[in-house]
Amino acid sequence: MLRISAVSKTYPNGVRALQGIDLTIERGLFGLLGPNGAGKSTLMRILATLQTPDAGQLTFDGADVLADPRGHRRRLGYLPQDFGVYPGVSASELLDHLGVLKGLTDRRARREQVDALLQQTNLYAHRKKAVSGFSGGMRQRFGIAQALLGNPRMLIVDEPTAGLDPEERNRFHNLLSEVGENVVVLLSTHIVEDVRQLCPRMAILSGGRVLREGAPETLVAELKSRVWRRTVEKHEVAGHRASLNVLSTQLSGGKTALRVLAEASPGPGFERVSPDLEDVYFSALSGRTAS
Ligand SMILES: Nc1ncnc2c1ncn2[C@@H]1O[C@H](COP(=O)(O)OP(=O)(O)OP(=O)(O)O)[C@@H](O)[C@H]1O
Repeated sequence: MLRISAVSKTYPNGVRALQGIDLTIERGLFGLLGPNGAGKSTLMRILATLQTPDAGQLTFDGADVLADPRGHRRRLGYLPQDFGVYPGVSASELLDHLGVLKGLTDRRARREQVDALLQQTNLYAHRKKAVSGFSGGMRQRFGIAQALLGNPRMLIVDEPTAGLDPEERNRFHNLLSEVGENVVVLLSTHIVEDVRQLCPRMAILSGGRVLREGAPETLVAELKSRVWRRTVEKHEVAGHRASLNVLSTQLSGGKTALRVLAEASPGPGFERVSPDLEDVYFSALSGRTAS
């Protein structure tokens, strides 16, 4: 279990990227959802011991992460947002090399693990090809393979599905959820759908703070009976925005579908709809949370 207590980070330019983060994260997939600039990458880098917080504590399975970052790194796999690879080096060679860097000194055991990871990530048939020539989806799966070297107990993946086509994304999701059966997986993303499909637990982060936390279905249930929908002409949107808690707007056949948060019907033409995780996300971001 990962416990994050009162973690804060201010950059030298004065940006308060994290302001007192408290989270407890168990085995399985945990989704960290937030817009660009929310502080997700800062938190991921702190958890990967690549940055230190100004204040706060981190423990993983009872061990103090900040007091023993090297020990933590041995238990950790990390797929950063920008994952660079050496040009021209094959998947199998690169994974072997990264295994050496990870401290897997026994050559035979390392080879076995490299092969097993290439199988698990469906890259075995491509093991002799250069990773630099891989498609986006293959590269991300390779990223998971390298993150799993050394059998980590915690995996951090930072915005892994950005830029993947639907099929690659689906394949990547299946891989992540398989991995999540055994280890703590922290998935940082701004894609609500990723969290909805994969994560039994989640938190919404914005402005360096946790706005909401819990099981997606519980957070959705909190908005029950309070989300309303109406299709309006485009020129009417601004007026509705000024008078109602508009969660989101979506174009539909040239018109605009509004989703509004309200205790009772906001007016004629509105129908009550089932809330979804996007409603939770937008209501959290706009500060119009349940209560
Ligand atoms: N090295 C840095 N120096 C100064 N400010 C930084 C630095 N890194 C991040 N920031 C700022 O800290 C805030 C949080 O950034 P962070 O990258 O953690 O957010 P994020 O949620 O991961 O967003 P993104 O999805 O865009 O990466 C932003 O305002 C960002 O501009």
